Amino acid sequence: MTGNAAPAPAPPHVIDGKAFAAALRQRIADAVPAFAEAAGRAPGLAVVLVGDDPASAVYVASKGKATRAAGMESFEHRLPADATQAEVEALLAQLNADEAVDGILLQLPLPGHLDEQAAVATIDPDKDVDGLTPVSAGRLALGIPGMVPCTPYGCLLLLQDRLGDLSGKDAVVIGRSILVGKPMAALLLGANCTVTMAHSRTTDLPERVRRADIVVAAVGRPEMVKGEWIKPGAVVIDVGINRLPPAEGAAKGRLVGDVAYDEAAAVAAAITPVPGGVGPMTIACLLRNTLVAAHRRAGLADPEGL
Ligand SMILES: Nc1nc(=O)c2c([nH]1)NC[C@@H]1CN(c3ccc(C(=O)N[C@@H](CCC(=O)O)C(=O)O)cc3)C=[N+]21
Repeated sequence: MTGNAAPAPAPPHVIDGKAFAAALRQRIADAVPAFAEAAGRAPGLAVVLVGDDPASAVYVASKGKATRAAGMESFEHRLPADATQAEVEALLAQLNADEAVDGILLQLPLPGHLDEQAAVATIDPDKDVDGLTPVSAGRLALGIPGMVPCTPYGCLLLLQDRLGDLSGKDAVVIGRSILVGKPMAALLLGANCTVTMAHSRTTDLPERVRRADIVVAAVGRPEMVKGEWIKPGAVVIDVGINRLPPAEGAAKGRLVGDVAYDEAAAVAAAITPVPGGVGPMTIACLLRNTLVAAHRRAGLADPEGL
């Protein structure tokens, strides 16, 4: 971008997650004063970072900034890389008991000596804004209200914005992670799609993708999904954020998704770019979940239009 010109609008087949997320964040910020008035306090989000992985530190900083920009309280907690399981769980217990904290996010991955699942399971499900506790996963599977993981929820919002009602659509989810693939499949099923969950042992992946109206790629393999796999007119959601090795003389490699973007964009009706697609939706949905958790904890009806 040069000069002071506004950024050019994205071409119509590009799903502008950054703009959609900015609008969602604005609606959240607009809803915060009414909550604060009714509850006598701002919604609060606690983020816990264990260790000093630089990429995680960057995400935590941007989450804190977005939280404050929405008029919410941000509580940032850091534990050293050699923290014990008991220390992590003691901090989570303290945040569970803290009335000012509506949402708790334990930044993943944790250092290898810690048991992630066990730590996550100690988070109060009512404060589980990441939707990762067994209770939240169970509620999602059963179709009862709860906290839905931020990235798949953001993908669902983008899909519904493009396609409206998703009933009867054929969807393929590539990747079966706890953070994205599994909850994504549950959300699409809840929206009445016919869902195929593909993974590393799936046979005939290109043929399965070729039948899909909706493709969600969340495998963490750079540009793995090829343009010739995509059915003309399909909607492609690329959850991957992969950094390629730097070119000769460059400090940093290019960011790419799990989809070969240029090829797929030539065939798809719509596609999310990387960056600027799903990533910004994740943070907006984290704020949305925090505001929803705050309302429920205060005995207020869910905020509308979020
Ligand atoms: N418990 C937990 N919950 C998470 O949700 C979680 C986590 N742990 N650990 C790390 C991953 C990563 N993550 C991202 C959030 C936003 C962008 C994002 O906004 N990306 C921008 C910028 C990309 C860039 O320039 O690096 C984009 O895609 O346009 C990316 C990645 C949340 N995570």
